[in-house]
Amino acid sequence: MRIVIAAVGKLRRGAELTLIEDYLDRFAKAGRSLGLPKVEVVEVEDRRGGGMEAEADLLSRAIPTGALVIALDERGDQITSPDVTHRIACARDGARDLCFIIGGADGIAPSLRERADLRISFGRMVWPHMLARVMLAEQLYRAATILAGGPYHRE
Ligand SMILES: C[S@@+](CC[C@H](N)C(=O)[O-])C[C@H]1O[C@@H](n2cnc3c(N)ncnc32)[C@H](O)[C@@H]1O
Repeated sequence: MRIVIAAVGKLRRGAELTLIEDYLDRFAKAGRSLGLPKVEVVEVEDRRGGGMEAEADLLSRAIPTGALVIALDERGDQITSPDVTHRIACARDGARDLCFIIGGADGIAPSLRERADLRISFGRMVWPHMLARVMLAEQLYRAATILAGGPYHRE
């Protein structure tokens, strides 16, 4: 199984990258005994001004064949942390790759959004893509702690 975050934009050193690395590192440590792989981050950038469609093309190339594709989108479903955890566990148990997609300033092109198996929202407000990436990394770590039965997640 692979877990990929395919995201538009290259993060420079700074607070967001520090947080993402920290959460993904914690996920890797917690996930080791749970049969979860390290998360791979694939950053894409269209330097030719091709807009969302060009970005969608680059993002599509980062999606492993047959992966369950989850697009992050403010118009998507608002699901719970245990729900995300369940989907990650199902993918793991079915030996299926997982790919999370995060768009750029204009969002994810409708063609790719529709292709996703699931669209999830962190609320109806729009967040900068790098903060969406931080929140996703935290949710992955949270999911690992839920699967491990740890005290981090409380309802
Ligand atoms: C600046 S936002 C783009 C907003 C753009 N107006 C749109 O139509 O999607 C950049 C990316 O961050 C992620 N994002 C931002 N807000 C989000 C939210 N509330 N829930 C889930 N993902 C979000 C999405 O992947 C989005 O494509």
